Amino acid sequence: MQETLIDVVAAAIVDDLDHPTRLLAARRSAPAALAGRWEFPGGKVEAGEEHLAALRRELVEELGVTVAVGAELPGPDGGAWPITTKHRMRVWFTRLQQGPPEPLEDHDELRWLTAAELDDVPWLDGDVQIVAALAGHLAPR
Ligand SMILES: Nc1nc2c([nH]c(=O)n2[C@H]2C[C@H](O)[C@@H](COP(=O)(O)OP(=O)(O)OP(=O)(O)O)O2)c(=O)[nH]1
Repeated sequence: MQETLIDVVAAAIVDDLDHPTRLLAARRSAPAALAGRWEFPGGKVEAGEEHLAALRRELVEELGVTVAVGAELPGPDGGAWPITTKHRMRVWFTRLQQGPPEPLEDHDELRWLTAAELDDVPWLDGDVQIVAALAGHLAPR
């Protein structure tokens, strides 16, 4: 039986939507199994919620920011990325509108990474494929 996957939305927050050179990565502080690993800020879509509304809600809750949303970084599953056996995630490029980003909830550190620095942090397993795809979109500095 095919189980329904839980929808997660996340932001690839970059310095400039037209000419991105840096990505904002966030280090998870919870749950214990994921703490210390790095990810794209975001979270689960709630029942009846639109994906981009969920993305904006999560970014306010987690980082205290509002964003301008750009193009989607489409994954192989109808646009979504298979990130765990239970979750699939859609990812949009965004840039900060009102900030500054702070690790308010679920994270304990934020870092801006250049293309050359993307592999410097231990990403969640499911994010490694996404980071690889994203690397091609970041211009060298
Ligand atoms: N937000 C986010 N979650 C990810 C990423 N990669 C990845 O495997 N995940 C997983 C971790 C979790 O199992 C799941 C998303 O859960 P979450 O804990 O971020 O969602 P949430 O904020 O809505 O959580 P909660 O309300 O249940 O506490 O997706 C990623 O880059 N960003």
